[in-house]
Amino acid sequence: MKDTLPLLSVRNLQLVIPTDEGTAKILDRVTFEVAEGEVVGLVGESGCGKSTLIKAILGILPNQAEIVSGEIKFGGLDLLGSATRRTWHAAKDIGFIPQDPFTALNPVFKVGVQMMEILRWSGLPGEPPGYIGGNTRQRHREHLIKMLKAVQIPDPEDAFERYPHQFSGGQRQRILIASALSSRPKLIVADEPTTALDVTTQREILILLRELIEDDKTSMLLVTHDFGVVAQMCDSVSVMYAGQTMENGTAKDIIHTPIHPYTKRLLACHPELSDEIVGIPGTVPSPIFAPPGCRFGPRCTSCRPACSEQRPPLMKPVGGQRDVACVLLDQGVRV
Ligand SMILES: Nc1ncnc2c1ncn2[C@@H]1O[C@H](COP(=O)(O)OP(=O)(O)OP(=O)(O)O)[C@@H](O)[C@H]1O
Repeated sequence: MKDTLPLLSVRNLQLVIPTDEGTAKILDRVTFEVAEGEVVGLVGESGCGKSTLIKAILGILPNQAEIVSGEIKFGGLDLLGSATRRTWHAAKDIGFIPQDPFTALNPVFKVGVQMMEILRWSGLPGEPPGYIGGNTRQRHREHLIKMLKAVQIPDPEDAFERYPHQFSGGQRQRILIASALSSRPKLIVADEPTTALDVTTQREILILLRELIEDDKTSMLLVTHDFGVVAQMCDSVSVMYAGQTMENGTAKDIIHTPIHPYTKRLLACHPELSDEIVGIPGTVPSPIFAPPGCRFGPRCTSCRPACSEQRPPLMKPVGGQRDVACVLLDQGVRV
């Protein structure tokens, strides 16, 4: 999709989890990439496989999950290869901001203790993960207090010694952002980082996050179901439905001229981005009983018999800077 080598590249990733009811085909040839310094939004309804995809990138999949095919490359290295290499990179070069600041911090440990532990296992640039020799602890403490200041936590020295319940939800999310950015990772994976917060705090946190990553040219994979957040934050977007990549493109193209019927329907659910608000009838199918071919077919008003015959490959529409997986494109049908 882009000219330069991507920092993160996920290609044709297929992942299954065996269950008592049958095999859950959770990811079906997911494909997208994140360039250096780029913010990519990963968008889709609940149950589309976003969290599973993040776990695959971070190397924290449940034991029973099986990657059937495909690849995840980070800085050119195969993250699905050696477990040691994967863990090292996930710890050092990929920062993670979780969804819920109310549960992500352990209530019985001081904030500083938890931040120190995370930084110990990621390390500052040039330090191996887990290293605590020399004056590392002192340097980490000073660095983390600076990070708390950068995320606008009042009286950061004092905050370092306080417990999570002594902070508001917005402040806790700022602490988690400070922690995730503390090792100066190349990539931040943020799993709906503001959904647990009120609208005003959401906006403040997103603006702060964007400023912080811009300063260091850090890339970000931002999981969200909210196109308003995409419009505010993202350079590019990957739209997922029921474990399949439907459309990849720049945020501007996807928001203003969506091509895939699913992208169009998803945008039409957002009052701020659509003249006419229309929901999408039906629900995301279970990955155990996913329909054949395009999984959006049963909910798609443009659906044809061909849509259930095979999984449409990602194709580049003429003159377009994006990938779209829809058989109707191949047949020259306006979607
Ligand atoms: N360990 C598991 N065993 C069986 N099925 C699973 C497992 N984990 C996830 N799934 C199923 O995989 C599908 C995708 O789940 P996932 O949590 O990745 O979606 P999501 O897009 O992140 O949803 P949300 O936005 O609600 O977090 C769902 O149907 C879910 O029930």
